[in-house]
Amino acid sequence: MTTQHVNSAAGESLEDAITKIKREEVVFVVPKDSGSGYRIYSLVEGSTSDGEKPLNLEVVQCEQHQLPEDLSGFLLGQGRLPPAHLGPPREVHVVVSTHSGLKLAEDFYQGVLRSLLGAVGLESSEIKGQGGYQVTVTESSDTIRDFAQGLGRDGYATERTVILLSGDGGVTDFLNGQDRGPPPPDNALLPTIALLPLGTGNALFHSLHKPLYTTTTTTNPTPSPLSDTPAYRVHGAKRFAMAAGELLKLGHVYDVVVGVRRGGDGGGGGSEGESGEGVEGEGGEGGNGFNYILATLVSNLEKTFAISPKSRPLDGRLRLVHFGDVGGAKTMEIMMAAYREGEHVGMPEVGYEDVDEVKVTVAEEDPRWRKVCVDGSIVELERGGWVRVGREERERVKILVDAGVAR
Ligand SMILES: Nc1ncnc2c1ncn2[C@@H]1O[C@H](COP(=O)(O)OP(=O)(O)OP(=O)(O)O)[C@@H](O)[C@H]1O
Repeated sequence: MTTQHVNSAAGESLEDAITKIKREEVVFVVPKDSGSGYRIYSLVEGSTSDGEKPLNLEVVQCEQHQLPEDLSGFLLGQGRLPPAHLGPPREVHVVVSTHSGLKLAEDFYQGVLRSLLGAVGLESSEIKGQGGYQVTVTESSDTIRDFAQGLGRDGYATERTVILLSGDGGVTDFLNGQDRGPPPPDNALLPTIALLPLGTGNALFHSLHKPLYTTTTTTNPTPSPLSDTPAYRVHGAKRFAMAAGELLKLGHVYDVVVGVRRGGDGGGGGSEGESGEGVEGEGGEGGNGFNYILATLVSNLEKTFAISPKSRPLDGRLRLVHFGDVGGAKTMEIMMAAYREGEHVGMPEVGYEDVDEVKVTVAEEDPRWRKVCVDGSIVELERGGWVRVGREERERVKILVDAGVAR
């Protein structure tokens, strides 16, 4: 990934260069340092096959009168750079998760983000409080956790923006790290995470920004994430389809008991998480067999995989999606329907409901069926062990979203 100044392309007039810029690829327009004229930044997608760089930042410079009307909306405030969420007195951090997704985060930082931040007047700096931003590049699976823990140790008296180049795992690491430090006091200035989706599924990013995507249905849908291991990770987004395909072939019916606490269950669910009510796996002989159970706060596990279509960005509602022993072919049908804007939730085999808390107790003997996926990490339960998912009311972080999401 690179930054290219394209005006000087041989034989091309400036007008041609400006006309050729795809409007959906424009990042922003900033005034030139000299104060006269503009720089237009756009992020151009290449093909990922044949080794071509997937994203390149292109910069076209023009004079004041040459900026087309339809690009003036991209102009960042003159005299107000950097923007408030990136400028002093805020402390700005960039965290580069090198192992996320197809391992492009470091290249993206070097070839794209550094230039974009530079364009709004921000340079990296080794020392806190000297302006600019500090960069943390992950060296292990502990780096993001340690980083977040460190921020907590430093206290919550400074406003911070953390630009996180990662998938969902990076966000989970951040929250877990924060959890290891002292809890934020009531008057805490909570950090703001600006998530740049460099992971594989990027469920949080895509779910938060779903209102901005035009409605498209994939013509070649693939099955959904049911499992995740390093062996599959090398395959990038395709790993979901591969893992799901493997599981579908086996058509395993999980021997579990699912208890839920719903709004108004009162003390029945209890803080100890004893279930208020059981959920039965439709189609299961004894009612406790499940092919699939998922608790989610987000609508999409991938950009086009709408597992919980009623979930809205930041609505804070926990939803349960489940189905019983329906067999491999029906499971595949359900998963395909999820790729059609979440149509699966209208199928009679599929349970879909709002819950406050879910507890899954696993009776399986074989450890391979006692694995649960928690925000992308695979956790193996003991026999008879359980996992409980609930919502926490306390705020931990803020997350930056496009203004269009809140409209
Ligand atoms: N250098 C590293 N060595 C070992 N682990 C790392 C390193 N850098 C990052 N990690 C870990 O790798 C994991 C990457 O997960 P992340 O969710 O960001 O990507 P992903 O799984 O590809 O995306 P998604 O969860 O959106 O599908 C994180 O938990 C992170 O802590």
